[in-house]
Amino acid sequence: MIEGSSGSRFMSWSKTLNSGRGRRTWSGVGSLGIAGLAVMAFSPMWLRIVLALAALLVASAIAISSHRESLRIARVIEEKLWESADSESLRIVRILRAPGALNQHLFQAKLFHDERLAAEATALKDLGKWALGSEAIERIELFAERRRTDTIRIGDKTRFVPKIVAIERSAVGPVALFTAIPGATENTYDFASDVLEVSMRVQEIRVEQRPEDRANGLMRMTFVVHDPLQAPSGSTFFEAHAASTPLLLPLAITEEGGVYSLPVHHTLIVGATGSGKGGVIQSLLRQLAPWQRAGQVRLFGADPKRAELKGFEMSSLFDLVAFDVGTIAEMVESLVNDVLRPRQRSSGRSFTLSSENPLVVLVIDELSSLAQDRNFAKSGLSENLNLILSQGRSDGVYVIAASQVGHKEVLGGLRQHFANRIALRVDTAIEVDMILGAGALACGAKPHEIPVANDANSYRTAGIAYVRSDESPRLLRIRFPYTSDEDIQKLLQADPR
Ligand SMILES: Nc1ncnc2c1ncn2[C@@H]1O[C@H](COP(=O)(O)OP(=O)(O)OP(=O)(O)O)[C@@H](O)[C@H]1O
Repeated sequence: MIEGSSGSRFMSWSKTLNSGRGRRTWSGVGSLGIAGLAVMAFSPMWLRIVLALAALLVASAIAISSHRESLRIARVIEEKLWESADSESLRIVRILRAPGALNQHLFQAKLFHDERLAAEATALKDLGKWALGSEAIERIELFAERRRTDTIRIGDKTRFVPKIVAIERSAVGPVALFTAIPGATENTYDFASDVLEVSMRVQEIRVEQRPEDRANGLMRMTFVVHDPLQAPSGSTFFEAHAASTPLLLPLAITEEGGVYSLPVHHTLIVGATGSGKGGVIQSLLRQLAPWQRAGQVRLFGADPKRAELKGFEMSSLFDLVAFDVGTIAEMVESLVNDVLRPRQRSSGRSFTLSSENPLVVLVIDELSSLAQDRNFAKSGLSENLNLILSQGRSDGVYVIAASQVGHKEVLGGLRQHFANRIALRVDTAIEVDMILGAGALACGAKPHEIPVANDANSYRTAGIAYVRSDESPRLLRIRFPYTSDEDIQKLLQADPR
């Protein structure tokens, strides 16, 4: 944290500057000026000219020396700042030196007479100024002032400036915690982050307000400088993180270096072709398999394209895997009549997991293709699926569905029931909020910007996803482990039918 270690030093330098030598110099200059004016009033013209030239020379000398003095002070501050900062903080100091981008922002603000943009630009400029040696004097004054208040006066206007409260490390790069402009949301900084991203040559800038920050009026700006999401191998990951309950499945790594566990609820996985949906389904099955063998989970599969679940026909991991829409419709209807309804009649209480009352999970690959089938509504599938989605949760009947698209037109009202939403690479920005929920794009979810994974880049970006759950609305960027063909074969052959 920079401020904690260097803040008091800034204050004491500020005091030095505002008192002592500085003030004495200026009061000396003032007295000299008055005396000079008095002499000039009673002198002949030639002497007045000589005196005026001499005064000009003295004033220039003073200006030059005070400029040198400010540069010297700037250097000292810079050195002190750098001494007290760790390497991550130094990065941010460098990053904040982006006057080009900030000026551009200011220029736009002026051009469009946009007050909000102007306030934002000032705020950002100040962020940069904080680390700019060449504006040391102003910076010290601002800094000193900011310690008392979050506003500064420029001319006759009061401006709100962000106070950098702390600079923290994160696995992806430095994070600046700063006081937010009153009423600001993550969107307020959209434009600025886009501009800054380019000019600072960082991979990404994320602005986020966590619930704990909101209470303190803080925002955090993360400067993503490296991506820690290297895909772990499936076998290593799942050996190290076996699920200790079927209700919470460790499935992926987070960019903070942790493990992401999916709370089992209705789950929607959306990703364009080749984004890694198959890997996510395999990972889920891997974690659920031991619980299925222990009788705590029953699995049903629907795979209209005969893709990810095809091999499981020959495995007893699933009670049933159906492929054509007619059979899928019958299977889902019987889930409603034989599982959901009886549970609703008998329980009345909330669902408790047991061998008599196992978790029932319907895995659907290619939900979009199912929903677009002309028999989707006619066969009763649409209605029964909606029933499970809207009522199954309290009775332990869940749907985990993968889809290539997340458009409303395709998934219709089904989308709203999914408590967990996972977005792998998608084709369009418009899908982001549709999949992850309102405001996800503004909060920095960029599944549409994940580069296509292919042979040429060794599938470096397959399995990267953003996830959001109703239980924990914080948006996470995660990466699923790599599931090899051998892993899939092992799973397929482990439970022959
Ligand atoms: N987490 C991962 N790490 C590395 N490679 C991965 C990962 N997940 C998937 N891949 C690789 O990316 C490729 C595409 O993955 P996958 O088939 O799961 O995508 P998909 O979204 O299901 O595609 P489609 O919709 O076309 O079936 C595969 O070669 C797979 O091995």
